[in-house]
Amino acid sequence: MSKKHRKADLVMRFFQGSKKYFLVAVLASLVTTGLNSLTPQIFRFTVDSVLGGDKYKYLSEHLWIMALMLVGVALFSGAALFLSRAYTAKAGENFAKNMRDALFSHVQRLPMEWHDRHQTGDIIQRCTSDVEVIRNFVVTQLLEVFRTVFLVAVSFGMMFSMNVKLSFIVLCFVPVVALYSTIFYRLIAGRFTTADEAEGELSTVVQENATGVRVVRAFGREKFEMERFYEKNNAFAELWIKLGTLSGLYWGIGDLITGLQVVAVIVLGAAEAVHGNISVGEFIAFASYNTTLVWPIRGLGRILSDMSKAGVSFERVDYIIGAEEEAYQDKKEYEDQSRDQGFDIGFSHVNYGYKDGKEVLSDVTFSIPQGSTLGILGGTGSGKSTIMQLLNRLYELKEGQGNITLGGKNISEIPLEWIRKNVGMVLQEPFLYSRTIKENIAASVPEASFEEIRQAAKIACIDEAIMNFPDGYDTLVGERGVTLSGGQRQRIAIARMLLQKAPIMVFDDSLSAVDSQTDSKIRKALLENRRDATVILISHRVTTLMSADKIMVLNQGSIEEMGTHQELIKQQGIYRKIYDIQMSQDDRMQMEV
Ligand SMILES: Nc1ncnc2c1ncn2[C@@H]1O[C@H](COP(=O)(O)OP(=O)(O)OP(=O)(O)O)[C@@H](O)[C@H]1O
Repeated sequence: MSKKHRKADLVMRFFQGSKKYFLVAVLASLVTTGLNSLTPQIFRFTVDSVLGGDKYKYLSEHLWIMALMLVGVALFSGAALFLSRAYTAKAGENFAKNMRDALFSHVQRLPMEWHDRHQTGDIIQRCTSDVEVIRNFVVTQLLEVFRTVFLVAVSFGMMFSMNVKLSFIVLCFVPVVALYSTIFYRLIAGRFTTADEAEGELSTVVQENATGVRVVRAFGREKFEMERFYEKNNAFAELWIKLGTLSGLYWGIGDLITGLQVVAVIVLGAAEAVHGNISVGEFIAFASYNTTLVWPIRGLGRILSDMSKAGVSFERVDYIIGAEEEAYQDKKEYEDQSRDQGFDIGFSHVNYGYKDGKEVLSDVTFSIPQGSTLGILGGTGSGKSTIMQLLNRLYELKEGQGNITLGGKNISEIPLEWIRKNVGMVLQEPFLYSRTIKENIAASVPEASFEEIRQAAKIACIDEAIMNFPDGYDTLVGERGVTLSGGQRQRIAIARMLLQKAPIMVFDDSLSAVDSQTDSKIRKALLENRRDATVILISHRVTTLMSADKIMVLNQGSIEEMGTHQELIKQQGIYRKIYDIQMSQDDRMQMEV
């Protein structure tokens, strides 16, 4: 589908459920415009009936008819205006709501690689400010486009019916104003894009500083961050000042052109009236149509500039909506086929590099039989987390990068939803929502009973700490609630994963912030409650891994050693070295007891 068609489709999608409201709003607005354009005619006949002798004798004796018509026009036009405003608001809000819903659900399904390439502040700005710009255009300006076209047509119809010469003079001004507005539209469109991008950068700085406030304070980077913000803020303000100056210029020159238009009509109209080519009533009505036309035509510039702003914002929204989502595969269908396949994991000749192309994993081949435990040891940046992110399909292997199997089936053929339900992960830096502890643990299984939630917390050795919080499991986490330690956050994340009861459980360095004793307590509880699950433990601590069925040692993306704890100790390789460094004499004695 071409870009143009896709955009038209998108507009229609956002208008879903509000097309009828918009239609009523347009019709009501046209009725108001039509009725209002009768008013100058009523004035015309009133004036001419007062000055015009016998021709309008009846009217001059019954001026109340004109008064009644004016009241009638005001009444009906007011009612239609009300309808048009109310229905535009309905249509506009519904449009914006559809847009926000579409953006939010789309962002949820965009691949990690996409998120890596985009700044959070910019995404937030596209989902809020840009939506607002479009909403404003739909609510205030879109209707204006229809109204202006109708008004110009009706007014010119009336003017031509009264005096052709004068009408041509007014008509001459229309292309001048239209051309002038178009040039302005082109000039300003690019600048709005730059201004929007600058706003995105500004939001990113604010967002980074709000989330990273501890780091900023701890490293005394306030001054640096303030300067960074001043710089971005100055650039942003300057862009808007330039835009303001440009707008000022537009309105100033526009005023001059329309002023000339009004003067031309008054001077030539007066001359026509003196020569008897137009009656006084017609002249007044003509001048009135001319003045009525001035603003919508002048406003054309504003509509166009708002349209350009909305167009730019729509491009930015479309940029997100147009990005390709993670592949959807039918989970239900897969579940039916895969019932007895089991959960053996296999990595075969996996080579992987992120977007920068640098190889992070090279020729990684290993297997984990269902129900066993694999420990992964490796220095920072050796690729441990990458292996797990590939298993969970947070990042996808491409052609020629090897393959990963689950239950003998290539994971690229397994629906993402199925994988993420069955591969439970506790990430290195767990994310907790600003909700209650209970809700945080139950995030993976919202229907879980309180007893189940508590049982998971007990295995993760966090139940006691939670019970000591003022509201127990109902304590809020985050800014408005309790501030948790790194170890507490990790254990809540472990409880969340345990509740998921996934057949594959991955702990990505998720015991790093708890002391060795708690680490060993959690592992013991885990072993007792693991069911038949396959467990993958990633850690820098040998003690965390030594009881695993198999331990894999990674070094700069390659498997350096693989075996049981005893086998690796005998090999006298990296594992043995790390073991020797980490285990003090006391620890060893304790382990041997
Ligand atoms: N999203 C990403 N985009 C680009 N490069 C990445 C990304 N994530 C990780 N890397 C790079 O890949 C390499 C391996 O990272 P990975 O997180 O897998 O290591 P790790 O062994 O888990 O390290 P650590 O123990 O410090 O967590 C690193 O060089 C890292 O900079």
